[in-house]
Amino acid sequence: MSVCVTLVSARRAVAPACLWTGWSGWRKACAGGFRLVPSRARSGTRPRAAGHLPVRCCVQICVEGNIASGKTTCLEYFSKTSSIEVLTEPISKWRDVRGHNPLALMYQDPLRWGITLQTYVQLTMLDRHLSAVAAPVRMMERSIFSAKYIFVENLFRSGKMPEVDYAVLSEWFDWITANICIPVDLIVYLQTSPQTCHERLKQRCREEEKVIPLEYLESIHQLYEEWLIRRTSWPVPAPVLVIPADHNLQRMLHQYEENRAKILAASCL
Ligand SMILES: Nc1ncnc2c1ncn2[C@@H]1O[C@H](COP(=O)(O)OP(=O)(O)O)[C@@H](O)[C@H]1O
Ligand SMILES: O=c1ccn([C@H]2C[C@H](O)[C@@H](COP(=O)(O)O)O2)c(=O)[nH]1
Repeated sequence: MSVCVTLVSARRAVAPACLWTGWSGWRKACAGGFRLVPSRARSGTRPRAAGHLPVRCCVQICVEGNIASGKTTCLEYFSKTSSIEVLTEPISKWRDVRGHNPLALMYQDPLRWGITLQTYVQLTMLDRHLSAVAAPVRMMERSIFSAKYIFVENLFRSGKMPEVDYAVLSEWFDWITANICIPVDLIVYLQTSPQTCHERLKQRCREEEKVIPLEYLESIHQLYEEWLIRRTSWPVPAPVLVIPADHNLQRMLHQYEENRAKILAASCL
C-alpha cells in the first residue's frame, strides 16, 4: 500500500547558527532549543564569548493540524520512543486559569473573549517553546505560529475579533518573534478533511467544543492550507512534512512508522 507523503522545504525564518551578535542576538539565540545560560538580567554579568556560546541541543518538531485531526494521538505514538520528548498543547491551562475557563468563554462569546483566550494561548505556547529540553528530539503540539496565523486570524477574518484586539495581539506576536528565537526544525502537518475532524470532534465530545459547527473547521482548514500548502498567507518557519490523516487509526500508525526516519532526521533538512 503506497502512502502519499510530501516534503515541502522552506527557508528557515531563523538561522540556527549561534554566533555572538550582541545582546539582541544573544537573547534570541538563548531561547527554545538552545541551552539556557544565565541572562544579564539574572546574573548581571556579560557572558564571555568562549564557553558561553549557546549550544543547540535538540531538534524541535511542531505537529500541526485542524481541531481533532489526530495530533495528540500522533504524539502519544511517538512518546513511546525514548529519544523523543512530547509536549501536548497546554489545553488544561486554557480551561482553567485561576478558576476561569477562557476556552469555554471564547466559544460562548468570541467577540468579547477571543483576545482573552488568545493572549493566554500566546503566553503558554511561548512558555512551551522555551521550556528546558529533556530529550534529543522534541515533538510539540501546534506552535505560537499557528495560534496567531490560524486561530487569531480566523477570529479576525470572521468578524469575531475587533480590529483593536487583533492589532494588540499582532503587536505582541511581532515583538516576540522579532526578539526571541523560536527554533523549529520541522512542521508535521496532519492534513485532514474538515468532515473527518467534525466526526472525530463529536466522538471526543469535549464540553467546550460542542458548539463547533462544520463551517468553523472548514475555516481553520482553509487557513492551514493557505499557510502550509499554498503558502500564500504567512511565513512558514520550517520545512513541512505533510501526512494525509483521514485514514483509520491503524493506517495512521503505519504512516507514522514509515515517516519515523524523516521526522528524526529533521535537523538535517
Ligand atoms: N486515525 C483516526 N481514526 C479515527 N479516530 C481517530 C484517529 N485519530 C484520532 N482519533 C480520535 O479522534 C479524536 C481526536 O483525536 P486527537 O488525537 O485528540 O486530535 P487532536 O489532538 O488533533 O485534537 C479522539 O477521540 C481520537 O481518539
Ligand atoms: O490558538 C488556539 C489554539 C487552540 N484553540 C482551541 C481549538 C480547540 O478547541 C482547542 C485545541 O484542541 P485540539 O484538539 O488540540 O485542536 O483549543 C484556540 O481556540 N486557539
